Amino acid sequence: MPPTEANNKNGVAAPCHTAAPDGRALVSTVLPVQGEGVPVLLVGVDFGAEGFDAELLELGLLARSAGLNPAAALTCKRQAPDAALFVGSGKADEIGELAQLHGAREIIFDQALSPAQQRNLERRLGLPVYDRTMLILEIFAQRARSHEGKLQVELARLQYLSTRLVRRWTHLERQRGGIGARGGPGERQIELDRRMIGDTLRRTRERLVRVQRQRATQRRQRQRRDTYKVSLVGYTNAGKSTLFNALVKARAYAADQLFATLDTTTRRLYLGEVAGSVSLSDTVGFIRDLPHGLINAFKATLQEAADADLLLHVVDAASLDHPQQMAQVQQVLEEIGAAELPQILVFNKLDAFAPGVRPTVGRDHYELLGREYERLFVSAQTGEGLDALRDELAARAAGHAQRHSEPADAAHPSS
Ligand SMILES: Nc1nc2c(ncn2[C@@H]2O[C@H](COP(=O)(O)OP(=O)(O)OP(=O)(O)O)[C@@H](O)[C@H]2O)c(=O)[nH]1
Ligand SMILES: [Mg+2]
Repeated sequence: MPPTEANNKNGVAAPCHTAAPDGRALVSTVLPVQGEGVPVLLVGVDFGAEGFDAELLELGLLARSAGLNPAAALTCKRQAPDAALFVGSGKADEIGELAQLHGAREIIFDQALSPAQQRNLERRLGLPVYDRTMLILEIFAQRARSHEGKLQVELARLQYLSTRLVRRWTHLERQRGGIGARGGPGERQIELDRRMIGDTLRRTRERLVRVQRQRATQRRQRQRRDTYKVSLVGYTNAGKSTLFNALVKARAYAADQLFATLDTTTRRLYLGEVAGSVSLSDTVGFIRDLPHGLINAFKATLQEAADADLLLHVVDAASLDHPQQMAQVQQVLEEIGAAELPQILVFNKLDAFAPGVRPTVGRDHYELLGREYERLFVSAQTGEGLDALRDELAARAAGHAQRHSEPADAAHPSS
């Protein structure tokens, strides 16, 4: 991985050559120790997809966000995943040696492993092996605060677990040649596990629906129908909560972690006499390949974004990966039916731009996936550009208020 602006930020060093006890060279990237946490080895397999480096970098951030301590990263190239081990057997042994060398107690793969691959790797390496999906589920489980959030995470975990069991079950079926001898001890156990998970899943889903209904009622009561609603959306770590805090002078949790925010927070933002107050919501961040269970579970949270009159799409403009991140966000917005809402692109972290690439104007237009958007450059941290953003919000809110205060026949004034 070439040292770039972005991966320097995360402290990725150049490739490191170490010798195995028998003298063979082991190539990995040693990551500087940062803080506490269980030391882990990151593994990324490059199947030739674009943006591989950025993805591995993101895996490191995800691991840190889960409270782990990535000690080293290993990458390798393959045409296709190995059915049994995901990587070749030689590479698997190299992973084991590197884990030992760096004192890693867990291995984290960037790509999704099948239950069989995970089990085979664990058996071969004698260490717990996780993949990106499990890591994201773990972060969500650690972060969920509200009752609703916890239920959503529980639901996603159960859904994930149930697919694993189903697959493990089919796998066993196949192993026994698919002959109709049902009721072996393994199968009975799995059947029981499945039934138990199925029951818990149903109960959790019912509880979630109840909580969501209550919440929707509360929301309706809280918000007058004519309030102009603005939602902050954007890739995780883009700076949504920092911007939210800067605008409403609140103290939502903002941190250099992925998924620092899981629950939606809403505050009133006063924009002057003409525009009055608008409601501003801070929401959960987006990420590429969000586990499917989580997409469904978090749709309700994201749906609050779809309820808005205006989306502020916050972009970490200092990240080299921001074009891909914006496209990801846009894709999820489409999935929740919010892609057609008015949207302003807020290019954040202006203070972190290198002097040579700093924009010379405060605002312009930007084309994203065939649509043109208003773009404003800001730094939520230093406050630069926030007055212009407030003015823009005030103008839009005032326009909205005017449209809604006009009587129905205002379009045809009598004289
Ligand atoms: N340099 C710089 N850093 C910023 C700026 N805004 C936010 N950050 C940092 O970026 C990191 C992420 O900020 P958050 O506000 O938590 O980001 P978020 O979009 O709410 O992230 P999630 O809740 O995880 O989706 C934090 O370390 C912030 O201090 C900015 O304008 N400049
Ligand atoms: Mg946040």
